[in-house]
Amino acid sequence: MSESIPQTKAESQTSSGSSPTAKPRKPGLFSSLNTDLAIDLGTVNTLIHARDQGIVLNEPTIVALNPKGQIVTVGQEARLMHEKTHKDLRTVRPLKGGVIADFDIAEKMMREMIRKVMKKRWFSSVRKLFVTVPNGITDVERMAVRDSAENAGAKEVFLVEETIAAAVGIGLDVNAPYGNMVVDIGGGTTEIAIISLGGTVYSQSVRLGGEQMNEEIVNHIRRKYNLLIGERTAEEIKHEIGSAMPGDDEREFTTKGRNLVSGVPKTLTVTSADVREAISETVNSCLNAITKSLENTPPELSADILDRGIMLTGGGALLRNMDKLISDAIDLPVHVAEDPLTTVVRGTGMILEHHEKYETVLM
Ligand SMILES: Nc1ncnc2c1ncn2[C@@H]1O[C@H](COP(=O)(O)OP(=O)(O)OP(=O)(O)O)[C@@H](O)[C@H]1O
Repeated sequence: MSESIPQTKAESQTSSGSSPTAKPRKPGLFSSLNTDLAIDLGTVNTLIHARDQGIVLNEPTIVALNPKGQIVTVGQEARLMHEKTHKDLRTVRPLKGGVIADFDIAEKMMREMIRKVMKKRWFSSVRKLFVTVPNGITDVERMAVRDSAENAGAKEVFLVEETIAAAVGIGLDVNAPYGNMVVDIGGGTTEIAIISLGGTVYSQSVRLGGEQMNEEIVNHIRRKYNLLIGERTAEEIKHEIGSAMPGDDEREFTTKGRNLVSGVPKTLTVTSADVREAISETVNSCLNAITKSLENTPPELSADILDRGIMLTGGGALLRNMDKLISDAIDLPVHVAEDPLTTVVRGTGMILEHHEKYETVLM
């Protein structure tokens, strides 16, 4: 077993195919007609990889609609409007907990994002569309994703489990006869999988992630300081000063909100300890899910995981000291993937580019 574990924070990137640092290749003569796309349709972020070009779109999963339900804009522009709209404009996030919550809007959003990519690149149609889905998805939810993708204009749709895509994106050999454990902490779900021989041996999916942490921060600041802040502010606080456990880098953040007693705008300074207290429930739930997955791992694969450690990815992997918290709790090495926000789309892109090699991992 000589395969090393590539693409952790500490190691340089070694994989072939599409990498986040690789420059997109120029479209060839015939790529101006059809193309194949891979889409990581996440609760918070949607990323698209185009064949031979790498990542061509990376935008928040959100839509702004007019009163007739027509799309005004999608992605970053819609995100800037969120929580600041008037009666003739509303923003909607069509995914919740990793799955499509509003079928119609998700489809419109996907169509608009694909259109953006196609227009910029002179593609005329999508031949194959590879879409990632969470492990814990039900048959009905799976059909909803497939239908949305077909209605968004794809001729052929392939579904890929998020954790398998993440493993490929990290550079793990998913077809090898040893166990790899991947933990993907996203915006709406935390996905854990033990992968061996091109398949998922055990998986667990909890519908908790970064979005839940944001909500917990809003609630905590309201309860403790009588200050009402918005979801975007809570997310900014989490990114700037959040951590899963105390470390050398304790920080403070001065925020603004509405005082619930006086009703007027106020400023408040919150600390990393405040954020830890707020998000502890979600962090502990993720930790419990990891422990449970280890308890359910067949012994031979447990031995592999002991040697190789756990790969942590998804935006939640960027929460400071999250890797250390997990590693201390389970006494195993935890490696944070290189650029954890793009591992899933990079992996799906590699599955698209080398379809035959990854035939068995498609759902
Ligand atoms: N530096 C950071 N610290 C803490 N959390 C972060 C950081 N950067 C991003 N995140 C969080 O990561 C989450 C988004 O991660 P990601 O893009 O992997 O999720 P997603 O794919 O959209 O969701 P899902 O896979 O659950 O459908 C957001 O909740 C965001 O707040």
